[in-house]
Amino acid sequence: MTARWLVLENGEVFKGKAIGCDQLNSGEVVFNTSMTGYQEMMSDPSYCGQILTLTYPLVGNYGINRDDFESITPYISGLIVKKASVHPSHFRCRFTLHEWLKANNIPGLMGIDTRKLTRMIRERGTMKGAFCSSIDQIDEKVTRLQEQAFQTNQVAKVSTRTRYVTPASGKRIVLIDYGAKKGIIKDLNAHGFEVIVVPYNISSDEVLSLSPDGVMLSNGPGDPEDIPEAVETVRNLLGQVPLFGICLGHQLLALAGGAETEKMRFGHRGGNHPVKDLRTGKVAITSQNHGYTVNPASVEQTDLEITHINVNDRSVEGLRHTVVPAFSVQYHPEASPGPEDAKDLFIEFRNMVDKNQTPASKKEGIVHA
Ligand SMILES: NC(=O)CC[C@H](N)C(=O)O
Repeated sequence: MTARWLVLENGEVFKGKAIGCDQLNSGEVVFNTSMTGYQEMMSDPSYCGQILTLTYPLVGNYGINRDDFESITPYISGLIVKKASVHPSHFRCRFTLHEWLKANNIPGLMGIDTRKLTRMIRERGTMKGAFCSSIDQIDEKVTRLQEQAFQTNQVAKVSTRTRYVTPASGKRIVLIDYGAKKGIIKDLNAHGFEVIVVPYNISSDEVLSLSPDGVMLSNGPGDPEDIPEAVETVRNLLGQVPLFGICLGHQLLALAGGAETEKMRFGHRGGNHPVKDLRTGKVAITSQNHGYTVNPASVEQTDLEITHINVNDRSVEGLRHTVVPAFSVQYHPEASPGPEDAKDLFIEFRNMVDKNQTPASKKEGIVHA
């Protein structure tokens, strides 16, 4: 196997072995502590522009299957693992990790001390990093990393360009796709909703012309402040139709409601983040993947209310609008991968949609996707 290096902007270097394709990408190096679900993580569009480090030491042991992708195209800039399984074993397995990375033009690195890298990121915060194929390239790469900025405007890259429908016989949800995971669409369908998926830069008038009974604001990559046009759309939709935001969708609802967001030091990425519902005191173990958060002090002067907090660091994990039907969570009720403690939020959304009597919910409309 060929040698490959990971270089960080602070000059730290990790030597390992190359997996996946030969392209030497750079990106924001982040870590996820989930013990399983690597296929879903690698295909979650929210990681666009990031090099994903998995802290679980053995990755790829059940291979890659046809069913568990969160999007058709994967957007990670790279993958870092301690050990990549060469002989996966599972009845659904179609490819090895290496084969799939190569086929999708994703470079990977294996054989480094992922715990050391993770500790470094926890202390220093997420950093820019790049792969190198020779030790001679390192100094030049470090300089280049220091000069370059983190990637921006990833949503435009991952959002659908055309509208499409996933049918069901119940009420109609328009899902604004900022980089939506398939799991969210699947769960909406499972709750009986017909789902119309639309591009991120849709206007509120266009959304309302589809006669939605509710609007889902999806997850997605990057900084919510990169897409002011999306914030504007959400602001105009408030009070017109019930809203449910997940992750980036939650951050956009916060901005639309007048609160602020900020970058976290190293974010929350994993499958065991405890979240407390402040209304019931109940704690849910949740799946998370975010690097930005809502500033709690900024919520005070708005019509929003904090409904959930993270038990580990008390960061904002859920919001509700106190005047109009709208709520959001920073974590992933659809799991994919991860614990399913928070699945009831889809029922909460359905109840909200059923109770709501906005003009939009009374309109009938036929949609030609
Ligand atoms: N999963 C997401 O939607 C992530 C939201 C946002 N890009 C963040 O990193 O905070």
